[in-house]
Amino acid sequence: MSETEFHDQDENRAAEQIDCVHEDPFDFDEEPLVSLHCLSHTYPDGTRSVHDVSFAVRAEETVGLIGGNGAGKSTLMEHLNGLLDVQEGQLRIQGEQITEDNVELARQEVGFVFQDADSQIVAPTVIDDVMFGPLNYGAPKDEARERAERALDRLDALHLSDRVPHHLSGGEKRLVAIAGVLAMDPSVIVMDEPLAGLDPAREQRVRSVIETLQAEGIGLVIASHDVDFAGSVADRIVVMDDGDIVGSGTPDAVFYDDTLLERANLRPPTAVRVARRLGVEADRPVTEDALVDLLS
Ligand SMILES: Nc1ncnc2c1ncn2[C@@H]1O[C@H](COP(=O)(O)OP(=O)(O)OP(=O)(O)O)[C@@H](O)[C@H]1O
Repeated sequence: MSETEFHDQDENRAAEQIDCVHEDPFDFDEEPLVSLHCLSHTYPDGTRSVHDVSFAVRAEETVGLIGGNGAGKSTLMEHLNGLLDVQEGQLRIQGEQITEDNVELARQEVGFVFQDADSQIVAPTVIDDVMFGPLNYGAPKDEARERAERALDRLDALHLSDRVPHHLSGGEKRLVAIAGVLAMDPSVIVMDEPLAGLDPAREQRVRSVIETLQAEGIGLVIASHDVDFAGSVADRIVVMDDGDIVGSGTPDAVFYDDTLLERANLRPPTAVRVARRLGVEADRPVTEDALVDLLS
């Protein structure tokens, strides 16, 4: 199917969804870093998990991907770096269509941080684990070590280098998983529930890592059930339900759209609910800080 036909489909779909916020993800001047058109994905057991999805990430933007259990967030994200093949549709990275011949481009340019950090651990020590990606892509050992040390240092985690990854705390494992991705120098990083299971201090650590990555201009896709977190970190929110993207837009547009949130079985962030109770929703605060600024 041609790009134009895909765009026509987007337009048709947008027309069906006039009750919800819905940006065309391709209606921007610049070429996205990553774009995915996925007409459907069916798992081997016959479960059809996403259908007719168009998704894009642009340079320097953070996309918050939200939706209830089984909405299709992980399936969509696993397409972005070629973990799952696009069965019907296409994945483009920096304008280049990904096929089985160049899927390595997707793996290098789009890093994936899994919710379960244990599933990403492959080596007996942290430094070996973080070096694994660069070595696997042909970097000489010295360069791989240098990249791994630099990545751990950026996360203030260099002191973990000689530790056994499986013995680390959940928060430390997540930092190591992020370091493994950073060592590959990707232009986009996809994170599945990056705060899940973390105590407040580790949560703050990962939040500040995300801010660092944003400041460095890395494109981010962050899936989370935590709408407060998604609203505080994302430039754009994409809402999924039952394998479809059912709406997208800026956090204030999405989180004040009750029809959209109800459809996806989501509640608005705390700041939105409090702003409504206080009668100050006209200014559309989405975060605690925005609400406090409004009231002070
Ligand atoms: N390996 C698999 N085999 C069969 N079905 C699967 C597989 N992985 C996911 N699914 C199904 O695909 C659908 C979408 O699942 P997915 O994990 O993408 O949703 P999600 O939005 O990430 O959910 P959650 O928030 O619960 O993690 C669900 O119906 C799920 O049961």
